[in-house]
Amino acid sequence: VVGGEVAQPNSWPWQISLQYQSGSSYYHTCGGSLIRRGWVMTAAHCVDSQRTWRVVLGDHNLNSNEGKEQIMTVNKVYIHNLWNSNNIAGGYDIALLRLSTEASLNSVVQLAALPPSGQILPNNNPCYITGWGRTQTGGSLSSSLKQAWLPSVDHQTCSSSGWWGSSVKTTMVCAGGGANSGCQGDSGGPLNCQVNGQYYVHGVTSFVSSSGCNVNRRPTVFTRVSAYISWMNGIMG
Ligand SMILES: CC(C)C[C@H](NC(=O)[C@H](CCCC[NH3+])NC(=O)C(F)(F)F)C(=O)Nc1ccc(C(C)C)cc1
Repeated sequence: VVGGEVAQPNSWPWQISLQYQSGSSYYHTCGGSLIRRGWVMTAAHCVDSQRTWRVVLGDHNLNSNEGKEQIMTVNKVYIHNLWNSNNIAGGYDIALLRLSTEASLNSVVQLAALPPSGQILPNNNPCYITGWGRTQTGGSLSSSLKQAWLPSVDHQTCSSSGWWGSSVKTTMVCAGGGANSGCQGDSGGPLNCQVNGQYYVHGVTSFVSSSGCNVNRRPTVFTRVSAYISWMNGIMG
């Protein structure tokens, strides 16, 4: 996350860290959201390589053991069948992870609330992006979870010339476009948007400009969660 601030610990209790094994260590690579006790929603581009994954719930500082973390291995990865790793602009950048054990819900581990199927946010809806991703273009990951104010940008604006043009589809959500943005390592994490006083996960962090994370008029682009509710229900049962 570029801009914003370190979040109040565990104030986004559905945020997870997706990590891959290398040697005897695990490394943060993406974010995700806990949507059922045994299921995590993330981005397809995070998991389209053959790796050993694990999910950490209830974390704040990735580099210290605060004793509230729950670490789960991943039983199965379900990537949207229409995802094309050579065409992130095509959309379908969404995947579900079946966890090996069900999470224990408590004050630091909670389920994300998902929007109703088909719901479209108005322009400038209050939203926050959260993640442990880079804090500057080309910078390093954040050790502590960050949040940044990132109001939604409607499709008409986001897909106009000078903005993202036709790279953005109606199955995506745009947010930001100024000094704040997502960045590498935030992929797969939530765009948390306030609707009627409650936060819902409306986006799965998908891409930023290849010329940098916080580029003016290149809002961070998210998979629109409300477009995939029936796909997810079909898989989770
Ligand atoms: C060094 C970074 C900044 C490069 C930048 N990376 C990204 O945007 C990666 C997703 C890349 C998946 C590639 N398999 N996502 C992120 O960094 C995220 F913002 F989500 F955290 C990118 O490739 N962006 C990109 C690439 C192609 C397009 C076409 C749609 C024009 C748009 C953006």
